[in-house]
Amino acid sequence: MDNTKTPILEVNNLKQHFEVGSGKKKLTVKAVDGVNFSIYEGETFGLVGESGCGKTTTGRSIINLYDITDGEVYLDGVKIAQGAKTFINQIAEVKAESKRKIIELKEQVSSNEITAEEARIQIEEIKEHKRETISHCKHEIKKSKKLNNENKDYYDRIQMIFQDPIASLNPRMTVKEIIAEGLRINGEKDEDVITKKVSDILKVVGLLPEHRFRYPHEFSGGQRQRIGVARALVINPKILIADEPISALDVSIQAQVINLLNDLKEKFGLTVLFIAHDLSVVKYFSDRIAVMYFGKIVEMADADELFENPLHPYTKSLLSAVPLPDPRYERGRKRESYNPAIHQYDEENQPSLVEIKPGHLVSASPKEIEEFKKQLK
Ligand SMILES: Nc1ncnc2c1ncn2[C@@H]1O[C@H](COP(=O)(O)OP(=O)(O)OP(=O)(O)O)[C@@H](O)[C@H]1O
Repeated sequence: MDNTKTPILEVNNLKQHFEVGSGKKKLTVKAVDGVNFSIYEGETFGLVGESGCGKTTTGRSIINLYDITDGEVYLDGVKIAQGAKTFINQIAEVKAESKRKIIELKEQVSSNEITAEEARIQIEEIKEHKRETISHCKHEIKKSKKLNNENKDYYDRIQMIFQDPIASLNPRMTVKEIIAEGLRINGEKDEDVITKKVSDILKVVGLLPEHRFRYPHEFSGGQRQRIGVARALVINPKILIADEPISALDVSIQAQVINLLNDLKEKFGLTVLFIAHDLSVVKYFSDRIAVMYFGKIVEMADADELFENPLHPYTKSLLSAVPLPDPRYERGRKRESYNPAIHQYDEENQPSLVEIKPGHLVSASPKEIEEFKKQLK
């Protein structure tokens, strides 16, 4: 992958925390907790991890379904979302720091270390710094909220297809109305144009123009997913986020939907973020793969590299679950379980995502970096 290009999508330190419960039972679920990745034009980027690791929340945060807690999202180099948490924290920090420094200065005056005049000048500077920081942070917090509304055009360029084609299609709307919704939101009023676009896109996804009069329940699971794909593509997005698009489908239908997505990717020059819990699904479909565990990316590499040189024990555990079409291998295949305690992380030995070789990143503590380097083939 040519990393000198500008990424089409850049996700920077993305955090999405949810407050759940109330009172003493209130707790913060860190569904996504500091995720970084870039996707380049025309690339298919696989995001993999077990249920609950935050894959869906990552996708939903990118398409602006939530106000992100922290971090930034860039589309074609333009910031389309930013979280306010850093700025909220900065305000609290600057307030606490000013208070602490002023108390310190007053103590120095009492003990005659500095004069009252010297203290007054320094206190004035501290207060000025506090005012400036708070004003900047308040501006950024306002901008975070505004960005989400301002960038509607950008969000049209990213569309998502969902895991469950039954739940994601309104049962009371005809196929035409479902697919036309995005066109209407974008201001298209001409019924003939709408009908033509809906009919054309139905053909593109392998359905028939006359299917537009029907309701979702009249279709099979695979066909419903095709309707979901048509709805996403009708407004010409550049990026498609496919959130486990085949996991709710019969095995016999899965390959058809994967092939359809592959064809459409070529035809429309799409960039795809493909979310799945199963590495075998993304293997043949992705250029690069990121493995996610509990809200963080633990390994990221070209698809072939990840399969040849998996380093993180969690990636290895996911790989051990991938079946191979070799009966001898299958008879001996053992599912490796992952126990996060094996890392023995402590205060001095904390992990971060490091580039262990060009394009191959792994979450590793300083001790693990050496071990992983030895393991590399
Ligand atoms: N709106 C929400 N409010 C509170 N917690 C949430 C919310 N959405 C997701 N979560 C929690 O965040 C974590 C990540 O969920 P997410 O759906 O992103 O995971 P996932 O990897 O996509 O799982 P799956 O494969 O089952 O869809 C889970 O613990 C989930 O319960």
